[in-house]
Amino acid sequence: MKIEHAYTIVTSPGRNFVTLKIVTDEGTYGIGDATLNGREMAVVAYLDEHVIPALIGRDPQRIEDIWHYLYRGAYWRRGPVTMSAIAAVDMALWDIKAKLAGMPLYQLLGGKSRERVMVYGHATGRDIESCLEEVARHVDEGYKAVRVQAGVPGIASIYGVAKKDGEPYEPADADLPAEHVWSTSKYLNHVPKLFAAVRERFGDDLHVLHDVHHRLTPIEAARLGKAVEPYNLFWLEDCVPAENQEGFGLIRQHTTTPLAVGEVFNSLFDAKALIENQWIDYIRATLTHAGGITHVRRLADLAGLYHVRTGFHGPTDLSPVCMGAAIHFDTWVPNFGIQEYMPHTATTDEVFPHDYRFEDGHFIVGENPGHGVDIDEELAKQYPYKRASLPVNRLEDGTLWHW
Ligand SMILES: O=C(O)[C@H](O)[C@@H](O)[C@H](O)[C@H](O)CO
Ligand SMILES: [Mg+2]
Repeated sequence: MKIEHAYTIVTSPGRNFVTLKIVTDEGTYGIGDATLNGREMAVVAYLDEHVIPALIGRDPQRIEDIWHYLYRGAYWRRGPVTMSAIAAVDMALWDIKAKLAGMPLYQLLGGKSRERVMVYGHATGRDIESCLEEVARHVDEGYKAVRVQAGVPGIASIYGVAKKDGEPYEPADADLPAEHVWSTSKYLNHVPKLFAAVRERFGDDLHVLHDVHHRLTPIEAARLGKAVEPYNLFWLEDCVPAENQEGFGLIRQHTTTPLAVGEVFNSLFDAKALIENQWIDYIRATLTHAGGITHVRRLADLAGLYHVRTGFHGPTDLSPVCMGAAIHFDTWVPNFGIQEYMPHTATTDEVFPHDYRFEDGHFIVGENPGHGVDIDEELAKQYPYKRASLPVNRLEDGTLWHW
């Protein structure tokens, strides 16, 4: 069996997605998600120019060999563009292999470790009251876990909060980066009040999460972790930029609030010290940005040795293809923690028909051979690409900060 042809599909049903399709000479095909929010066309160029030509004629069953051909063979290893391209190939090849085996992907990985996959939804609001209403809506819809993000008095626009209450949150909201203004002190003074209000209204059993989005220093993160300890968060996410993994060691000395990190990681090596020192509790690197199933499975195995669980990134800027493959992975992986779930739009779901489903706060994995997601190429053509950039962030004095 050989790879006969492969091509990228860029579509924008409400937001940009990049999909790689690999077709064998026997007609079986697989698809992978190659979406890198705000840098989509960089991955398309990498795939079209440097990957696809080298795939033609190869045996699609040799997933491991092709992974190393694209990783070790790249010379310029790692990085989000390279690893998203490798991930898309890997996801498509696992899809093909499972289809050839006539089984859902989770079976090929090792079978079910659980019947269903707990997810967390996103409750956001421009102020505490409107945020609490969103939490209530999620509880009514059956969610057992909710991420809580609210506006901060004195900060005009903040990460994670839609421009209008009730609207979906899409950060890549402008052709070139919008500029936001940030105040750490206003944020740190406000967040504990948000979680006091959540616990007051919803009690102790609801899992609540919060995303700091890379904006604090380690000692500020330690202060926040301590301040929210009375509210027993499921996790505090991305509390500092994680290039300096040792920074998490300092946070760990001061607080028992569980820590999650890794949505921007693209290889196991970004998290190795964090995991081996048990500085974190959840690893967020997901299939599309961290080299696909072949690599993330190794990351999950390392994490499992140190009590670290998976908590895959799952915003609307990863396509249903990534979500589908992730749910198979989540169904299998022994050290599963939780799966992020921002529902895609109905239009996106039409472009990417899939067999996974949401039920009572959980995902139920599909039983079709492969990862259970397809792409309607004719429909996809109706939604042309339009550049969209993530914002940048500045402190009140104009310093370019972390977004
Ligand atoms: O926890 C999350 O879901 C993430 O932080 C997203 O909101 C990112 O900002 C987005 O995926 C960037 O493209
Ligand atoms: Mg995040």
